[in-house]
Amino acid sequence: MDYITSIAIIPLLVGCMGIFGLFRFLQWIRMKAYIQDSVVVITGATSGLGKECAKVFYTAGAKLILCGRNNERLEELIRELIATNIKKTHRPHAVVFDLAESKTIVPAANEILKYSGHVDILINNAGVSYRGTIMDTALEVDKKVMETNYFGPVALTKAILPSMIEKKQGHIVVISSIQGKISVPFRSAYAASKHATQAFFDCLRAEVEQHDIEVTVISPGYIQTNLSLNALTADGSTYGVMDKNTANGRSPTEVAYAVLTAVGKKKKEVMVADLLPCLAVSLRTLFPRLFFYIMAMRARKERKGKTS
Ligand SMILES: NC(=O)C1=CN([C@@H]2O[C@H](COP(=O)(O)OP(=O)(O)OC[C@H]3O[C@@H](n4cnc5c(N)ncnc54)[C@H](OP(=O)(O)O)[C@@H]3O)[C@@H](O)[C@H]2O)C=CC1
Ligand SMILES: CCCCCCCCCCCCCCCC(=O)OCC(=O)COP(=O)(O)O
Repeated sequence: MDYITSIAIIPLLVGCMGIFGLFRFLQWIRMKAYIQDSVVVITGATSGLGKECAKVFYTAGAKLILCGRNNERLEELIRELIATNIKKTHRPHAVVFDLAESKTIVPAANEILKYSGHVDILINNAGVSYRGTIMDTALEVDKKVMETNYFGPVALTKAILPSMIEKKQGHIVVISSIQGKISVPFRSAYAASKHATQAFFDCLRAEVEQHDIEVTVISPGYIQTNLSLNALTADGSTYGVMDKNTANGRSPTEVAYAVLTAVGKKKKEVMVADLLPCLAVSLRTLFPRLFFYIMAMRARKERKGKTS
């Protein structure tokens, strides 16, 4: 590179970096303004990803409505958030209901709307996983997983949506999973509930675009939470094991920041996962036969591991 070229390239590079930095800064300001003072409802706030989302959205200045089944744990989280002494925040509010009990959802949505007047961002995070073979699993278990992960979020979304449409503003977020895009053996009920979730919220996105309502589907890979400990098994009992994949997953704080960023940037969907699960999603689309073969091998290996 001659002297003339280098003196022309250096200011160009510095200029590009400056423009990029300015762009990122403006994006950050816009994200902050979007979250600050917004009414944000988070389901499943008592543990794992929901609890970490509560922390990051609280720090970003949101007016939180935290939902869960256990009032004591929600109040404990609220005390924990208030104790962080962050400036310009709002006292979070707890709403207790069970997503698997369909009759509790409309009253809960009414309680939320009565308290806050409206909802800016609804984060459908709560969920339960499952371990078992299709042959051994009681239909009641399939239904319970579906009620919690699919019908519950659908009912809550439908109950909140009219108020968003009236305001011509709102953002609906759902925490799906990589298993909303690919199915792995011995997760039938869970993968089915997450595939249904992906489909429903993709339809919703298209239908509510006319009302300026955003829909974000987040598909994480493994996260270090209690998901496997709380998973249901074939007979409906709790699995109670911390799986290796879960223990080695991403930190829930990291994933909660990814949720905040996706919401702030109004992303339509994001996968928050390592390279292998992302490649597996592409493999399922591009080379389905190879993907099915790998899954069958995986099932065979896992079955062998259990019997030996
Ligand atoms: N951990 C992982 O590897 C991954 C998780 N996800 C998804 O992330 C979301 C959060 O799960 P995660 O934090 O990992 O797991 P946790 O088990 O730690 O948290 C699940 C949350 O959902 C709540 N919940 C479960 N059942 C119900 C119900 N019937 N009614 C109301 N709330 C309920 C739980 O409440 P309670 O305390 O009362 O049980 C808890 O707050 C789920 O949708 C999950 O599918 C997606 C990909 C990977
Ligand atoms: C071009 C080469 C591609 C090679 C692809 C090989 C396929 C490897 C299979 C990978 C499977 C990844 C599964 C990921 C599952 C996942 O991340 O699930 C997240 C969850 O929801 C976890 O819930 P769980 O209850 O199952 O712990």
